[in-house]
Amino acid sequence: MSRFLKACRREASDATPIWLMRQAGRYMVEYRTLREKYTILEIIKTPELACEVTMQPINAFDLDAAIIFADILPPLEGMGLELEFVKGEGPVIHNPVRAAADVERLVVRPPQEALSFTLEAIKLARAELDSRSIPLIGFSGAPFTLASYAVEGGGSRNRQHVKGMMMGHPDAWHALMTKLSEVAGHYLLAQAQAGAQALQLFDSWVGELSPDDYAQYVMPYSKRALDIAKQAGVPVIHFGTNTNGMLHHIRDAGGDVIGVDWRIRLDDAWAQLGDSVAIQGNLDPVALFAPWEALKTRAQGILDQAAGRPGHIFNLGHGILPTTPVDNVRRLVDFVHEYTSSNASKA
Ligand SMILES: Cc1c2[nH]c(c1CCC(=O)O)Cc1[nH]c(c(CCC(=O)O)c1C)Cc1[nH]c(c(CCC(=O)O)c1C)Cc1[nH]c(c(C)c1CCC(=O)O)C2
Repeated sequence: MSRFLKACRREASDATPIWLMRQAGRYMVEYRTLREKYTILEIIKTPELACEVTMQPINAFDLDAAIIFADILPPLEGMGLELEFVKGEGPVIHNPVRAAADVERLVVRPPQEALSFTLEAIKLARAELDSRSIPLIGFSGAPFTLASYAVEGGGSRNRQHVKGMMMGHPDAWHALMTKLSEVAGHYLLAQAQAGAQALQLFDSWVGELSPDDYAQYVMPYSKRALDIAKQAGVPVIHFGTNTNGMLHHIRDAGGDVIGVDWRIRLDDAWAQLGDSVAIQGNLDPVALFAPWEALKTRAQGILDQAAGRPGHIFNLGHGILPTTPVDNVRRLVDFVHEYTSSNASKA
């Protein structure tokens, strides 16, 4: 079994596995070249192109897992929202969900119908990855992070609309979150059935909530999505940022591996989470812009916090940034393997 899948199961392996959130993307010239010809949605919806981009970082670096090239937002399009990636601005939803009637209009379609392109891309990527024994990760946005885009209509600083619905219109909120948890859960399950060997639920913006609001208004829906995904029998990573005050809730919602960011020490997070889960993280993505020696010291600091405890997957605490120097990515990946390989630790 691969290092990555062993770590998901908290089993020891020959070295600490590493992959990077958003590892396929604009910091790579191969990706930028393809983007001159196609929009991001065209790449996502053309299985051959999505497969090609999935492989770009795998061909360039010694990564321990691939993640299917897609985005968290196409499932919203499948529900009837009009999604556009606006240059220089990020994603925009032209018909955001603001009232109970908008929630009612949202349709829950089977992923095989609404998101077949990604399921097809997974099959193509698996065929290429199998010969190299590299596992493939499928993913979905978590209900709150999806709600955040659906209700705000895009990125947002204070999330006034989405929290406004949560706090002021509980009926609409629960109806919305019920639909989103079904979509996210079945999308994850379908990706595993198409061939993904692990799954990640991205709750990127959940740290904007108080722990009590998370427990009451969000956790049951993340749990529902994770329970559906669990039926696939593959390891599930549950990732959030800014989750320091609610790690026990994140763990209790579900997931075999908990992803944490750099705002907490890895060993503190793992102590809070306990022995029942593996951990993923947690280098600050900005550290990749530092001179190599400074980057190395930081990576080493994280690896030392996990030393002797199987079940650490090295990753960033959030997605890799667009202008990240590629040389530092290569050196980081190799360093994590060298520093933790069983031979090195015996020497
Ligand atoms: C919140 C979120 C989104 N998308 C995603 C999240 C959760 C992770 C996180 O918090 O970073 C997840 C995502 N998006 C993308 C992947 C691909 C797989 C991978 O290599 O990790 C993954 C896992 C491709 C993408 N998704 C996007 C790009 C860049 C688009 C481009 O090519 O112009 C890529 C490679 C666009 C996107 N997609 C999204 C935003 C806000 C943006 C615009 C800002 C940005 O460019 O980073 C929503």
